[in-house]
Amino acid sequence: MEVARLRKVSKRYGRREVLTDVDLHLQEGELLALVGANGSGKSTVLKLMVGLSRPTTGTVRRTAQIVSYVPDVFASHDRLSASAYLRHMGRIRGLSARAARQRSGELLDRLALTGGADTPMRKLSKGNAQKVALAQALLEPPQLLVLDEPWSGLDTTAHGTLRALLTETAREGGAVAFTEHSDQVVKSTATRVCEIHQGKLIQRTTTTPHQLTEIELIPGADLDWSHQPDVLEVRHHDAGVTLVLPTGSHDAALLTALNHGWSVVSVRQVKPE
Ligand SMILES: Nc1ncnc2c1ncn2[C@@H]1O[C@H](COP(=O)(O)OP(=O)(O)OP(=O)(O)O)[C@@H](O)[C@H]1O
Repeated sequence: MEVARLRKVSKRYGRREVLTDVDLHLQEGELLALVGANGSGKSTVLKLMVGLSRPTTGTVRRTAQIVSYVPDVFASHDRLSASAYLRHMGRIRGLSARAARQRSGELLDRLALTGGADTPMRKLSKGNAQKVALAQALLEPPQLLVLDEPWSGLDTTAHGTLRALLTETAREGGAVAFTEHSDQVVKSTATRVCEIHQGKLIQRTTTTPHQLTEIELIPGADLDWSHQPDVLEVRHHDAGVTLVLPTGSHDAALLTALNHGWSVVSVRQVKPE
């Protein structure tokens, strides 16, 4: 079922037309990635989709009742702690105090909030504030979940968790739309990709997210995997490190590991979630 539709939407800021005749629909269970150059109008499409901005011409129709939006920057000057803020947002969304506490605790654990759920939010780093914004959006399963560059600022450990949370939302019947600059992240998450170019929306073919491979390694020489090409996720554990990469890109990572004296414990394909 369709949850949102933009029909012949144009958007002007002053004299400048940013979007021209954009037609876009979003279905339950979809993970739509919007890509395009800086300033091409991706955030504008997301804001139109959730009703934070109005089209200059054309129409936006939304049938989703539960809509969540995660902006690109979640600057909180709040004295409230993350846990108090999430409980409060949960109550606004109609959850009982107990359910709100339980769900927000679960989400913050999964996203591995560091810096303390009980510290005032204004003291949280950008990445941790982003985790609180994501938890807020997922307090109740959204029917439409819209996220503006949600991976930016997140540590590589949280990358995989975010991908899993978005996939779960889609599997439960929600529609997800997000913007992202990394081609690898788009390929490993989206089921459909649209590009905005010179104000026009170009539909790309439907894709299935790339197969992923996990490599478990025992450390050798000093190496920061989060800066290696194609590495989507780095998980540190007592015995070593687990990397997640798109299948096909993992040979280069294995070579880098061996060249740096790391030992390979296992290489396995991640089962589709
Ligand atoms: N409120 C506004 N008033 C005036 N111009 C705006 C406003 N919001 C966005 N713009 C302009 O519209 C264009 C598209 O902006 P938008 O933020 O949608 O792009 P984007 O594709 O999300 O960019 P990025 O990848 O850098 O986040 C830009 O030129 C921007 O300067």
